[in-house]
Order: sequence, then structure tokens, then C-alpha cells
Amino acid sequence: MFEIDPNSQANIDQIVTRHLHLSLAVDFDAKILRGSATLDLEAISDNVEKVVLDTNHLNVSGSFIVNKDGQEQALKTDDSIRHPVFGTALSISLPNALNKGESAKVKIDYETTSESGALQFLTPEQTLGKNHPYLFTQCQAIHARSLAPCQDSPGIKITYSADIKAPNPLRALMSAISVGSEEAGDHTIYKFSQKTTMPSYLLAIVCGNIVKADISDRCAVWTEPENIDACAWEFAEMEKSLKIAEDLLTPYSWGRYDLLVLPPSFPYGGMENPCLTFVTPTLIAGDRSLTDVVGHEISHSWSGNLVTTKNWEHFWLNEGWTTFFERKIVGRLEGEDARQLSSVIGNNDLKSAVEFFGTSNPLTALVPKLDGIDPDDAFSSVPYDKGYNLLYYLEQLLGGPEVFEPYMREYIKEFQGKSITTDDWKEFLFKYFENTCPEKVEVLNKVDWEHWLYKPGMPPVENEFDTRPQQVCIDLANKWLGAKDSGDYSGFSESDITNFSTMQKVIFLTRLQDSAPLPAVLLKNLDSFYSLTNSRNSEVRFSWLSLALKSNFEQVFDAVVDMLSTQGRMKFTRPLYRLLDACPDGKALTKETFLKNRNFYHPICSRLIQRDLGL
Ligand SMILES: CC/C=C\C/C=C\C[C@@H](O)/C=C/C=C/C=C\[C@@H](O)CCCC(=O)O
Ligand SMILES: [Zn+2]
Repeated sequence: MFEIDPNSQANIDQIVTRHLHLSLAVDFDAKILRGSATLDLEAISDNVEKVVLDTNHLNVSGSFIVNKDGQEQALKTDDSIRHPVFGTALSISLPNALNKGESAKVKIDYETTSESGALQFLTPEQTLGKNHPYLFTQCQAIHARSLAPCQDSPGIKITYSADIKAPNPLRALMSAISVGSEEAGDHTIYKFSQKTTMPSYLLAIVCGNIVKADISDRCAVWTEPENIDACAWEFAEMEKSLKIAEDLLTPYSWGRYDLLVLPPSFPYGGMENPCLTFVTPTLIAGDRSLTDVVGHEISHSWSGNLVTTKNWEHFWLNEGWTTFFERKIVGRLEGEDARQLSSVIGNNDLKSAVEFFGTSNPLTALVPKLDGIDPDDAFSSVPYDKGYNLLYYLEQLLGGPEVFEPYMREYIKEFQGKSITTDDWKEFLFKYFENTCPEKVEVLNKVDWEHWLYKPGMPPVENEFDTRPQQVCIDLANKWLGAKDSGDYSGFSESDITNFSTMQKVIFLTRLQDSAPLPAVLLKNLDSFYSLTNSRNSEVRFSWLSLALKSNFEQVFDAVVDMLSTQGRMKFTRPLYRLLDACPDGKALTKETFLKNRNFYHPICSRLIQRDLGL
């Protein structure tokens, strides 16, 4: 059954894009991209008279049909339909109606604008090197339409090619394989090819003063020269994670797996752009303790990038499976205790998300309705950790990894290259076990599918993760809470957490948050024994500052402002702004800090914080 995409205005039920070619020049002075998008289209129904594309904040100067000889004939376009969230529908009339199976090549001349939400242009001052401007894109979920006219739905999979003209000495990279370059005066034209079909949200461009450090024959790290050695060291083991993922699933099929470490305003921990994962520099902890995010992005090479959600209502198929694969990698790299700790942290994040949205909020359903809703506004830990919890629950129910992991591999093989819905996923789950272990179908029939998939709030079943690995964290937290009552802090020392992993420190601090507000004297002692404010580990620093703000501990206000002013990762910035704003004397500082940094943040981040704060 054809399922429309509630977040796209493209007529993808009539005509689809098979290939996209972008020919763009980066104009750092005007802060725009200028050039053309050429779409190879194929009708999938009869009598198709137009192609409707998604655009948002683009200036389109002309649309043309391109015939086999490369001659261009101008086409009539209508851009009168504008949706406040989903952008402008660009309706292009075809010279002759197409019947099913017939194709056409359409070229659109355009440029982006200062409102194009996919793009962030950085001034030299906002980069590490301070000498050159920088551009990067973020297209997930529905921002590709502000980068290029396209059928901006994950239900459409395309190959793509591009030539990107960049001013020397800057380098351009894309979510594709680099296939050469040519000099053009004081510019260079970089050429790219992505031969594996992918959804539009995985289009990505970066242009800046970036250099490479090879990690293996198929992996490298890219970043500004000032950061390359630290980044190469931090991510030196990514080939190992890639091999583990291949052993778990199927051979890696994207050719290269490179990692780009961006400037600090990048709004997410990572973005799974094929061939070139984008990551935040907040992963650089100096001890390789935050590389689980790389495991997550590597896992997307299968779940999300090969097997893709049909539309954003089934986003959990991308993120729930990826989180499941990520934690399988953690288990194989660091042991089952680490996988259990990660599961506990994820479950805490799920509880926080449900509490923030409200237990009856429809957006806390695993498969929410997104009609008229910007997916950015629906984004939370729910698709990640409610999705993870469902898959973990099914693995336990069906007989453990030895039964479930073969199913995982068959699931990827069945749907690779396709975009699917939750119904497709569930139908295959039942079919697989009907064919391999018929007695398991009875087990599956007893699952409360309606509640797991469509009801808001926490899942109907709470998984019993192994609590032993976290017990040492809970015990230390309880010891601090005991000292709160006695006022005696003499029994603590720096060595208490010397052997704690990042996850154990986060669980320890999260446990104390459950008892917030805590007295200032306790927090002062906690920070002086464990040096939390000055931690290089962004996850530990974030958990500590959150605990302190929940206790209105004003001594951390400067450190909070510093964290809000030196990185733009929404996982940290959004909660810290909300917590600072909730402090009796924090409101003015919140507004002042946001107004000072709003242009430092990516447009997605600025918009969501402004909405969170009601500014
Ligand atoms: C129910 C939600 C439905 C659709 C949401 C789809 C996309 C949301 C859009 O905001 C894009 C999100 C991109 C996320 C990228 C990386 C994350 O996996 C990591 C986020 C947390 C972190 O910073 O580590
Ligand atoms: Zn993800």
C-alpha cells in the first residue's frame, strides 16, 4: 500500500527521482550556493503531466527539460503553494505527459538564500584556524529542500553526482566518493559520485580548510589542520568498530568510511552522511571514551542508510535498530557490562524524554503521526530508546542473541536499498520466524503491539537490564546522599571514581539528580573531590552541570555559560538552557547568553532553543 509522506509536497506517488546531479559554486561572500540541480525522473503511473518538488528558501531562476542532445527547453513552473513548515512546492509542467516507465531529465537553475536551514556558513573566527570561512550542511530530517530542489522524502532513494566549485585553498567534500578535481583559476571544482541509492536527507557538503589523516585503507579522519592529530588519535580504532559491524551484519557497501570532525557549532553528536560521517568535536575527550557515537554512526551504514524509514513517522526503524547495533558493538568492544550500562543510560534518557514531552503526548509514541509537524520538533530519545527497548525485549523473548542475530542479518538483506514502514518490518519479523522457528510465532502474537508501537508514554514492559555493573555507581551516590544528612564529607577522595568509565560517571551523577536539589556544601565537595567542572569529557561535564543547575548551585553559572558559548550540540545546549532558565536567578543570564550566541549556533539549534525558551 502506498503510504504518502506527511512531510513532503512532492508527487512521489506519480513520478520518482532516480539520479540527482548538483553543479554548485560556494560563494562565501554572499553566503550562498549557486548553480543547478538536474533530476533524472521516471513516471510510476500513467499520464503524469508535472513533477512537484520540495523547496524551502531557494531562489529558482528557471526550469528546463533537457533532451538527449543536451538541449534545454524552458518549462512553465508554479511556486504559489507555500506551506509554513514544509516549504514551497515547485510544480514543473512537463512538455508531454509521461506514462509509467517513461523518463525525463529536468534541470533547475537556482541559488540558496540566507534562510536556507540546511546550511551553516561560519566566519573564520568561528573556526579553529581563524583564517578561513567554513560551510557545512545538515539535511536530516527535511532540510535537503533548502539545499536543492528535490523529492525530499526518505521514501525516495537516489544515486547522485556533483561538482562543487570552491575557492582555493579550501577543500570540498560530500557524502559520496571523491572522483577527481580540476583547477578553475583561483577555484577548484571537486567532483563526487554516490552510486549507492540513498534518501535526500543524506545529502551533505562541507567546504573549509580541512586535511586528512588515514586510519586504514578505507577509513580516514578529516578536520582542520589545528585538530588533526588529536582527532586521528581519538578515532584511531574506528576500523575495528567497522569490522565488528560487518561481522554482525553484512559487508560494508559504501566504499569509504571517513569521519569529519566539524567546528563546535555542529548541532548533533554525529550525522550518518554516507562515506563521510559528520561528528561534533565534543567527542574529543582525549581518552577515546566517547567513541560509542562513532559506533552509532557506523551502524547507520546499515540501519537508516541501507534500510530506510519510508517517512519520518517510522524514524524508529532508523534509530532504534542503529542504537541496538551500536550497543552490540559496545558489547563486543568493551564487554556485556558496558552494553548493559549503555542500556540503562538510554532508558534514563527515554524516561527524561517522556517526562519532558508528557506521558500522554502523542509524540512519545514509537510511531507518531507527524501531519503538519516539523520532524525537528518531534525529535527526542523516544525513537532511539523506546525502539531499542522493543528490539531488546524481542531478543530476550525469542531466545537471545543466538536466535535474534541471524534474524537481524536477514532483515538487512531483505530490505537493503529499500524504504520501509513499521508494518513492513513487523510482517517480515513474523514471516522470518514462521519459516525458521514456527513455535516463536505464538510468542510474537502475545506481544502488546498496539501499546509498544502506537501508545504514548513508557513501554508496556520494562526490560530488566543487568543492574550489577551500575551498582558501584549507585552505592557511591547513596554514600554522598548519606553524607548530605550527616554533613561529614571526610570519607570521600578523588580515587572514588578513578576507575569509573564515562558511563559509570554519568550513571552516578544521574542518580544524584534523582535526589536534587542537593545542598551547596555537598556540591562544593563533590566538585572539589572529582574536578567535574573542569572535566574534558563533555558527557561528564554536562551531567554535572545539570545536577548543579537542578540544585540552583549558582557557582556553576559561569561554567554553564562557557559550555553554552563554546559548543552548539543540542543534546547539551537545549537542556542546559532550560535548566538555567528554571533557576530563580538564571532567567536574565539565560536570555543574555542565548542572544549573544544565537548566530554561533546552527539554524536548527537556534530555532529550537528560541522555542524552548519562549523567546
Ligand atoms: C519521532 C521523531 C520523528 C522524526 C525525527 C527525525 C529527524 C529529526 C531531525 O531533527 C534530525 C535529527 C538528526 C539527528 C542526528 C544525530 C543523532 O543521532 C544524535 C543526537 C544526539 C547527540 O547529539 O548525540
Ligand atoms: Zn542515529
